[in-house]
This record gives sequence, structure tokens and C-alpha cells, in this order.
Amino acid sequence: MIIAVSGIDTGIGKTIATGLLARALLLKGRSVITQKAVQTGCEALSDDIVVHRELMGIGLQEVDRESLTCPLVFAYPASPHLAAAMEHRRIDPEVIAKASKALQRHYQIILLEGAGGLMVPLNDELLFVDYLAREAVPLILVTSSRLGSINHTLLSLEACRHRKIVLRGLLYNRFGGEEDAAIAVDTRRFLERSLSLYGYRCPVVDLPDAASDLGKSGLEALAALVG
Ligand SMILES: Nc1ncnc2c1ncn2[C@@H]1O[C@H](COP(=O)(O)OP(=O)(O)OP(=O)(O)O)[C@@H](O)[C@H]1O
Ligand SMILES: C[C@H](N)[C@H](N)CCCCCC(=O)O
Ligand SMILES: [Mg+2]
Repeated sequence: MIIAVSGIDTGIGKTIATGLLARALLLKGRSVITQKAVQTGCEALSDDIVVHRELMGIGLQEVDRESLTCPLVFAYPASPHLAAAMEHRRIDPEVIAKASKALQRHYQIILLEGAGGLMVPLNDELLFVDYLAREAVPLILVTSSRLGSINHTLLSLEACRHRKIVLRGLLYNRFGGEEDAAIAVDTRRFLERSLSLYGYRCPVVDLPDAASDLGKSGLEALAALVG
């Protein structure tokens, strides 16, 4: 099974979410690995993959060293289409799909972290959200309590509904500390009610602070998103 982890923006908490989801599944004895669709702003090994393994409590795996978990790495910290073009390359989405299929020969669950937000271009003809629709990959979407998240989340739900993407749930990330409590509480309420308006019957699950005590209970709800 492949499940994508995307978000309403870059820097929203996808890497933390992917790593904690994988940790939760490992704690339940599930066979799981994470994959990064495209990594920009890196020279060699994907920084996000390294963080996933730390959060999973495991070291780098052979599939990481073989670049199977992130075959597309570009140096410039930009959108994948631009970072690739700056190296005179063009992203072939088949490379992502083939890596996922190769990982499925070793693992039952592949958690596929996107790059940036949901509608980020892989190349001038294909957005990541369209890749998910084409490959029929279900999605866990990371959002936040930051002011502005309502708009970004509803736009993402519109994009998902229009493409008939299966949404497994929203991960609500309150990390950042500077949040306004009234906004944080109401944003979660409003997004929860919005899901059904977009035809989705999936939960909003709080994303723990990765520095908090990640006992089993805190991660149960995360594992339930994968099923
Ligand atoms: N729940 C959290 N607990 C701890 N740290 C967090 C949490 N959410 C976000 N952060 C921190 O905020 C920063 C951005 O988070 P993260 O790297 O997960 O974003 P991202 O969506 O994966 O970004 P990118 O688009 O670059 O992949 C990181 O420094 C991360 O450690
Ligand atoms: C460099 C950054 N950390 C991400 N890897 C890529 C973010 C791409 C965002 C593109 C955009 O929405 O304008
Ligand atoms: Mg990331």
C-alpha cells in the first residue's frame, strides 16, 4: 500500500508527520518505510529521509543508501520543476513510481512524502496532486493552526475533490508556539466541519510535537489513519 503525505504548504510539518506516522506503524509491528518523492535543497541523501529515520528510531536503511527512498535530489532549494531545470534535468514521474514499486517488494506500507505543498510542479506538465490522482494514491494532508491555514486547506480540499483523490485524514499541526489559541481552536473546528462539505468522511488528527513524549497512546490515532 502506498499513502502520500502532502501539505497545504512547504514547511508545514510533512516530514515530522511522515516520520511519526512511520514510528506509529512500527510500534504496531507493521512493515513500513518512507519515501520522499523529490528532495530539493540537498546535495546527496535527502534530509527529509534522514529525519524520518530518526523519528522512526532506526538508522539509515540499505534502500536509503541505494537512493531507492529518494531517487530525485536537487541542490537548489526551490520547486522541483525549477530545481531540476537548474541542473538541466526534467523530472520523469515514472522514476518516483518505479521507486515506490521497488520498495513494495520489501515493505507492506510506503509513506510517500511530497515536496512543498499539494499543487507543486514536478515538471511543467505535471503537478504532484495530479501524479497522486494518476497513480490513485490516497492522501494524508498536513495543515496547521497558523493564520491562513483555513484558506490553504480549503483550496487543497477543492483540488482533491476535483481529482477524486481519497483523503485518509487531516493532520493538524499546532507546532510553532506563536499561535493564537482562539484561532487554533476555531481553525480545527472549522476544518473538521468543512471535510463533510467536501464529501470527505475522514478524521482530523492532532500531530504531536516531535519533542514531546511520544508514548504509544499519542501515536495510536496516527496509525489508525493508515489502517
Ligand atoms: N509537530 C512538530 N514537532 C516538532 N517540530 C516540528 C513540528 N512541525 C514542524 N516542525 C519543525 O518545523 C520545520 C518544518 O517542518 P517540516 O520539515 O516537517 O516541514 P515540511 O512540510 O516537511 O517541509 P518541506 O516542504 O521542506 O518538506 C522543521 O524544522 C520541523 O522540525
Ligand atoms: C525547498 C523547500 N524546502 C521544498 N523542498 C520545496 C518547496 C517548493 C514550493 C513551490 C511553491 O509552492 O512555490
Ligand atoms: Mg519535508
